[in-house]
Amino acid sequence: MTILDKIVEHKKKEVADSKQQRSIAQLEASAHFGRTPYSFREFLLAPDRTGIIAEFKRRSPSKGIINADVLVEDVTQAYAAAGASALSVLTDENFFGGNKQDVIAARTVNNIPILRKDFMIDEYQVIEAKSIGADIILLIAAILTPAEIKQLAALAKSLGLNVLLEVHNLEELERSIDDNLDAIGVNNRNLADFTVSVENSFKLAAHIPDSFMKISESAISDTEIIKDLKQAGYNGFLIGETFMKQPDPGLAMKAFVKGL
Ligand SMILES: O=C(O)c1ccccc1NCC(=O)[C@H](O)[C@H](O)COP(=O)(O)O
Repeated sequence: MTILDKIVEHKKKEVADSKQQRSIAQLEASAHFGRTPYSFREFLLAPDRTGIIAEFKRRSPSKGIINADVLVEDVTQAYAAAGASALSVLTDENFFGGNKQDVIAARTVNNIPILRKDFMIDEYQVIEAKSIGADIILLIAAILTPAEIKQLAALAKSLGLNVLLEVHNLEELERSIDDNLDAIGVNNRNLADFTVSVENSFKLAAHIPDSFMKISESAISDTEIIKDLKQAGYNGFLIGETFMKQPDPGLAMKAFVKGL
């Protein structure tokens, strides 16, 4: 069983528990549910922003604890001030140490798009994402069928949410393309064995239709990589560990963007 299989198995139980705790009607009655989500495209392509989607990530299956000493409000506000185009906030508790309250907290103090970073397998989670104030959801091709991607993306769009599809190889990309996606993210991390290679983004760039925003995800550790990725057509750069492993992740991002 791969780590991804374990995450999905656990997620099924978690979603079943959440459904018991809060009905869809309760989610729809939440304060954030009625807000209009920010346009991911508008923020990502804004010339005065960096294209960086800065991630709040306490721990991960590949690295263990990354940073357990910082507050989500402080870090996400500092990311936004340093020029982040969007924020990514992990809501998976069991494997990443995140939670839904982190998105609610980040939403309260920020005015840029927030990606609810989780393993989406059920329509309930899409509605929940809207109810906690997220603007973007992530669909991971490796854990969803094309029909599931279509269904979850259509629901997200009907709620005004933006959709980021994550792929790791050409086969996932070709089988998962759907009109309701806004952006395609190429993960440089192989989720089966945790090896990383930014080459993966360069390899797949030309295969992503221009109608989608192109995002490179994971293992981005210096600004020269970003310059090369931009040349290859990428608009967005999802960065977690490079910032989060520093005692002050916001300050780390501020220093990093000076090199862009
Ligand atoms: O990061 C992991 O170890 C991981 C393991 C299993 C599934 C997903 C995982 N990561 C999720 C991500 O996509 C990254 O958090 C994100 O792309 C940022 O990556 P990085 O900049 O390398 O922290």
